[in-house]
Amino acid sequence: MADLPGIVIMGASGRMGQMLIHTVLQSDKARLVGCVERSGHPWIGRDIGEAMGGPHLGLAVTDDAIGTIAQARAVIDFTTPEATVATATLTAQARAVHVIGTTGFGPEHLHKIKAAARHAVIVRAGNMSLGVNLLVQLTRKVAAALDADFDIEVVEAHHRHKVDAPSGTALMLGQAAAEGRGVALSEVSERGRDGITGERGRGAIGFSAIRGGDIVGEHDVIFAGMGERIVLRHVATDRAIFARGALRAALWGQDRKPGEYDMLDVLGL
Ligand SMILES: NC(=O)C1=CN([C@@H]2O[C@H](COP(=O)(O)OP(=O)(O)OC[C@H]3O[C@@H](n4cnc5c(N)ncnc54)[C@H](OP(=O)(O)O)[C@@H]3O)[C@@H](O)[C@H]2O)C=CC1
Ligand SMILES: O=C(O)C1=N[C@H](C(=O)O)C[C@H](O)C1
Repeated sequence: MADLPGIVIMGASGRMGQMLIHTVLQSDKARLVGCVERSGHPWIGRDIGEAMGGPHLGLAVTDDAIGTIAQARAVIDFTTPEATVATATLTAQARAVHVIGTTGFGPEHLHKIKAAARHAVIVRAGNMSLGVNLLVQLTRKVAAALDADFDIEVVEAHHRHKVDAPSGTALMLGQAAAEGRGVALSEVSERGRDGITGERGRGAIGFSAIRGGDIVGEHDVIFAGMGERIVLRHVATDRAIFARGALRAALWGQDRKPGEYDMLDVLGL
């Protein structure tokens, strides 16, 4: 047991944080060595099992990210862009694998993550599920097979608490579609249509976001032509799919060379 890779979960009280803790506890390939929350969080100092409404586990939630990460072989991080960038510096110093599920990054965050990946293994993906990563590859293939007579639209739906749009997954799918078509996403992306928008641009890749209730995550890539339409769809009904992927990434990352990887690398897709 003691020689299993020790995993630290950042954002331990979050929707994904709690799911990740359950996933690591159930695994016979890894052990939970730390649960980190932001300073001032009401869970700090509490036993993580009891805080989650279950039995005592003998592991207290801490805001000591430096001390906790120093004991870890991998850190799984589904938090916020700012928190993730700060953690990337610590994981690079500790030479721990950093699995990043956080979404909503701007270019300035991505630049810092890239710098950290010079020293440590980082696996970053806007979606850690097997199904979505397969959908990414299918999207690339279909986009490569069709020309701009087929309009590409990415439609996503998430729960009411989600703070970023388009979702990280929608951006992955849009990126794959752009690559399949041999264009730069930044040049063809159409977002946030409202009012008199004018006609859709030929070759545009459009994004739309729905927010409501407890929707875990749904993504459609629509290829709309004249007289026919192809729809590639993924529906997530359980956050466990993301947690399982993240743990798989943490284990895969052990003994790899420093660099920034994604779930396609992990899954060999
Ligand atoms: N890649 C993937 O497969 C998936 C990605 N995600 C992404 O993961 C992220 C989190 O989602 P979700 O769990 O729903 O969000 P939550 O808001 O439920 O969880 C985020 C947690 O991070 C905590 N946090 C904030 N700052 C820090 C810090 N400095 N140190 C430690 N913890 C901190 C928050 O605490 P507090 O609330 O007190 O601020 C909160 O508990 C989002 O970006 C989401 O898009 C989600 C699902 C799948
Ligand atoms: O915030 C979420 O919940 C999710 N976020 C990820 C995203 O932005 O795509 C992955 C998943 O869809 C759930």
